Amino acid sequence: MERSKKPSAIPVSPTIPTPQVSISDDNSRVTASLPTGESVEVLLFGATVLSWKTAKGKENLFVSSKAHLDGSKAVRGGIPLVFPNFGPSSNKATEGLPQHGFARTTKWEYLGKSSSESSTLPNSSGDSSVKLDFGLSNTMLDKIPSEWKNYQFGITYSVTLGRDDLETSLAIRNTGEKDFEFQTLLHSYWAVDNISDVSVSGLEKISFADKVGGGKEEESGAITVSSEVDRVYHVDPSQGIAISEKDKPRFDFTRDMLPDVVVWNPWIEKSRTMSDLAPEDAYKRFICVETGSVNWNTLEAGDTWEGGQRIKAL
Ligand SMILES: O=P(O)(O)OC[C@H]1O[C@@H](O)[C@H](O)[C@@H](O)[C@@H]1O
Repeated sequence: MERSKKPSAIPVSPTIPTPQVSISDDNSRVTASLPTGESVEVLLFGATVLSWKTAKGKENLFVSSKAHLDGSKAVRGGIPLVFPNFGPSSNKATEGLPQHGFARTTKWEYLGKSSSESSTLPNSSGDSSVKLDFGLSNTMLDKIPSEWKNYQFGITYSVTLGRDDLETSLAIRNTGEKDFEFQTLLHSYWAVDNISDVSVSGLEKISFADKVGGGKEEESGAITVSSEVDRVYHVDPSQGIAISEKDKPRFDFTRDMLPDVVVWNPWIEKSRTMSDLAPEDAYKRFICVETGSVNWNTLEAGDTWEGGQRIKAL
């Protein structure tokens, strides 16, 4: 007998595309992409972000063609992490530490991913961001530098890929019983077409420590590069910073708890002394705008310090 009221079929909701995350077979890299095409790639050695591409495939980060990606040396390019010291070992707290610390030369652990809630709007292209977490603790260091034998720490580094932006943030915990001091920087190599067309704004009229000429200087206009530049600025995190090329905005920076900014380009002579920087005119293809904390932070036992940056690719 025909039923007058047949139960109607339960509609199957269309499959909403989600971000894809994959780990390389040799467990050396984690790659994530959004359904809209943006992607990010992180090398576990140093938790170094190696690539960040827009939906159209444009690469936002510079990596040297001679960069060591096998764990034998810090990566020349991408976003290496500077911790717990910036520059060479210079005082008791940094005794025995390599230039820019050990975070960029230690293999980190991939802790997992999370993504933002899927949109239910019609024509949505799925989740709009994916966060990858990486961890480093003192127990993972191959060789613990002398002073650091007394300290214990746990760091979570989060890399969040959005539709037009990338967030990289650090949570550094002192898990031991002794206070320690640290500096940290997101030593980012931003890809540009030609350094001669680049300007960095937001740092005008702010005095900087000049690592090339020495002393303290100040400039009235946006920074342009026509010789070696190596400067450390202390500037309130609420101050926006931008990189432009041919006067067109290219990258926009938002900083959280990161009061220092290093601007670096080695130019011609210094490039020639760097065996892992290639091709020969590589200095034309990047500018390092590194946000962080160059002033020493004291992290008391049990405390956590957090800071990060969000970069919008324009
Ligand atoms: O060659 P490294 O150790 O990666 O350092 C590169 C540059 O890093 C910058 O952050 C420093 O301000 C420069 O002085 C330094 O030369």
